[in-house]
Amino acid sequence: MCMLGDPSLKYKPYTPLKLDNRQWPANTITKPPIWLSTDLRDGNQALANPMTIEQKTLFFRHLVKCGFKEIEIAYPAASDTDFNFVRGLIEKGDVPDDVWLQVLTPAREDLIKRTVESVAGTKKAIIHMYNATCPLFRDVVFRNTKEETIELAVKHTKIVRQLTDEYTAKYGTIFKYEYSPETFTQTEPEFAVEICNAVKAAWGRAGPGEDRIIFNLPATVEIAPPNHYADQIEYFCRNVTERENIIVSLHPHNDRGTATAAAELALMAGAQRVEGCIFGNGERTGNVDLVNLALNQYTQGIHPKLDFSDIQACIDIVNQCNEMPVHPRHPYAGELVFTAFSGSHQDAIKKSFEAQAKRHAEAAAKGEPQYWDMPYLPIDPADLGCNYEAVIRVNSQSGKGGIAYLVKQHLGLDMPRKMQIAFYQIIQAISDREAREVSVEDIVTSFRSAYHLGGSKYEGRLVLRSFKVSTEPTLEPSDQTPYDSDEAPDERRRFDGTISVDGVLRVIRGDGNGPLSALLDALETHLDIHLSLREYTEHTIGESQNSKAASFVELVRPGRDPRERTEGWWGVGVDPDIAGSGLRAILSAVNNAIGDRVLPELKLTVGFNSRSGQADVATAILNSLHLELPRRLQSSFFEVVQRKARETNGEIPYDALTQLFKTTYLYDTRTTWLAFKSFRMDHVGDGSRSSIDGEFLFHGEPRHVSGVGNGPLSATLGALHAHIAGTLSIREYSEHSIGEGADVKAASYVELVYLSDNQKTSAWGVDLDEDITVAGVKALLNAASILRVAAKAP
Ligand SMILES: CC(=O)SCCNC(=O)CCNC(=O)[C@H](O)C(C)(C)COP(=O)(O)OP(=O)(O)OC[C@H]1O[C@@H](n2cnc3c(N)ncnc32)[C@H](O)[C@@H]1OP(=O)(O)O
Ligand SMILES: CC(C)C(=O)C(=O)O
Repeated sequence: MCMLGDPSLKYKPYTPLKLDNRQWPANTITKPPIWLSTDLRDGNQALANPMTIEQKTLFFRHLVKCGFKEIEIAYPAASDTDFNFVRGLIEKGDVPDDVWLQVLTPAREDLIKRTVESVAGTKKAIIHMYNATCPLFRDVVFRNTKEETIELAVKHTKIVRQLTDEYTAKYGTIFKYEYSPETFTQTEPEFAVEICNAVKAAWGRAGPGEDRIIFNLPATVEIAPPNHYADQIEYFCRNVTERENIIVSLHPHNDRGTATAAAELALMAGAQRVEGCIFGNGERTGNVDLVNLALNQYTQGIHPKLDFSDIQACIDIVNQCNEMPVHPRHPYAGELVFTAFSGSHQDAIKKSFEAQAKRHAEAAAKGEPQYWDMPYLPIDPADLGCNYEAVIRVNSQSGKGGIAYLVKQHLGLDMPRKMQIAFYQIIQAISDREAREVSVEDIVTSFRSAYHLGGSKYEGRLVLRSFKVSTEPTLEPSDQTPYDSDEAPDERRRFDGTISVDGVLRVIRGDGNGPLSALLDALETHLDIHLSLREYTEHTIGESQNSKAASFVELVRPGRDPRERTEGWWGVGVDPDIAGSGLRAILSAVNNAIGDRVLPELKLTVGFNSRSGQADVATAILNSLHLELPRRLQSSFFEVVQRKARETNGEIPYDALTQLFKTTYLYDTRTTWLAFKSFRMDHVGDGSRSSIDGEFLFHGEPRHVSGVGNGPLSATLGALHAHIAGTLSIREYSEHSIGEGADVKAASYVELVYLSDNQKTSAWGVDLDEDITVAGVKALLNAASILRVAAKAP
């Protein structure tokens, strides 16, 4: 066993300080300290691969950008890299006027000389000298008495003073002096005071303001709880002489993981300055994390005078220079620190975002501050340049609230509570089955597929193509659905629409108290789908003219008490029009309810008491063949349909209807009584007349035909007249295009009147072709074929 049963036999506890009437616990921090970044020195010396000059330069510029005014840039006596880096910054003019360059040296004359030499010519420099002062170092490392330790510090302070005076005289540099009794926290408190007083005297020019000497009191190794450090700092501040001529600086390391707390308590105890590193790099467990400290102040409403508005840029630069990642749970900067996976956290965050939006709107209206008050998020990620993307992530520990939050964020849809539960079960099943985090993409895709939302990829079996909702007078009172409840009682709605059912367009009609119940009625009538509405809610998405309506419905089997806990099916619809969104939501839920169930063949009812009229038949042809029948053809075909429907109790299936149209008008039929094999149509005369010359097939027999007329159709009639008995004339002709671009075709409608043997008959012919003239000729020949015009003997 490695760990001892009794660790007191190996480790001594710290000795608490006898500090009477300690003040710091009652103090609060009200302003930021002076910050010193030692990333390029203490941070750098702790790296396996110390930074190159390029990395140091990049880091230095970033620190300046963040607002640091004091930066310890090197231990110049340590290496040529460090020395040259300092020289480079100064010689290239990379140091802003308001930034102090700090350099560290031990109390050794040769190294001090080299250190001061490194900053020659800069405007402002802090020479930082250290020697360890605690008993262990005195006894073991230096083998010095207390007096000799003081003498070492005093002697070398004087050397620093002499050299800096010379450099000021030569280059005009303003110097500050910083002295660190290294291992301060393990040094007897009265000895630390004694040596600092002696150093101050040796420096000889500590004064107020800019002349203050900096006493940096490092927790070189963190060996006690943070309150002990605060006690030590308060003791030092109380007992050091000329306190007003001193800046008390902290330099906490993080061996016990409490460097941040130690720094905060020590600031309460009177310190004015903090040395540390970005994200807490540094020897062993690191120096105190300056981002952590600064943002702790920020979240107390104190601006730290450091700017981490782009925390990701900071992370990237620190990664690049230190070649070390930031831990995902690192305060303020880790990848996961604004993320909640667990259901109850997500629920609270979602509710609080909604409540906060309202609170902020009210505060803004009153001109009051919009306070951040968010469970589990002590800082607004947006202040650090982050978005809310990662705030909620979903795994098996997540709940409906978090999932609903993501759906709202990414699709703008605010699901009703019961629907949240239904959708949660879908996501929970994925995360349980696959034992992994469910990404936002997974959630959005699952939502789209579950509710058939978001284009053809997610369509269900039933899709709304077009609709019209009209108002009908009420015939009799009927039950009200929730959506319809506040509608005028004396009006009913009629739904007329085209829906695609398993890819085939169908026209359906239904009546109800409102659009939704009218659609449900239509589905019941035409598709045998019996469902009723249990819940309906809607909201708008977006603002201004581009806003859309989102509707959510839950359908249940009818005939049950809607409050019963029976199975229900949810649906969602989004449409610029509120009625459209509700209707789409109904179809979305219907798709879920019908599953794979085989739907009955769709039929139009066209007999006595028919529900479908001439317009329905015309719409059915429009939907199936894209033909916009002229009005007279509509009524003509309606009669044909009615006659046919008599054979089938007034009902006619859609497919049969389309087939009936094709055979009646020889539409798209290859073998007709009269057809053409080939022809050529030309303009003649002044170009206003047409001539045709070609080969027509009469009962399959080719004959040469030619004729002239006012247009292509009359030229065709002229050509026919030479071969038939009786006369043909055109009563009506119309045409329109179908499709777009290269796929466009022309549809032609020709009604011919045939006079033969004093008998007058008429018929419509319909056809289509890429060429409009050909379409017209085909339609004409179809009509002539239907009329069975009599051919003369050749
Ligand atoms: C807590 C801190 O972070 S302090 C900063 C520590 N940072 C560094 O050490 C990084 C840069 N250091 C270096 O490059 C080298 O250590 C150098 C160039 C400074 C010195 O190198 P060397 O001359 O080879 O000595 P070495 O590294 O072995 O240092 C130990 C010597 O310095 C002495 N020493 C240590 N600290 C100090 C000090 N603050 N003042 C005076 N002498 C000191 C030791 O007593 C020892 O002396 P000795 O050789 O007579 O026994
Ligand atoms: C040089 C001193 C301040 C130091 O780095 C430490 O004690 O950790």
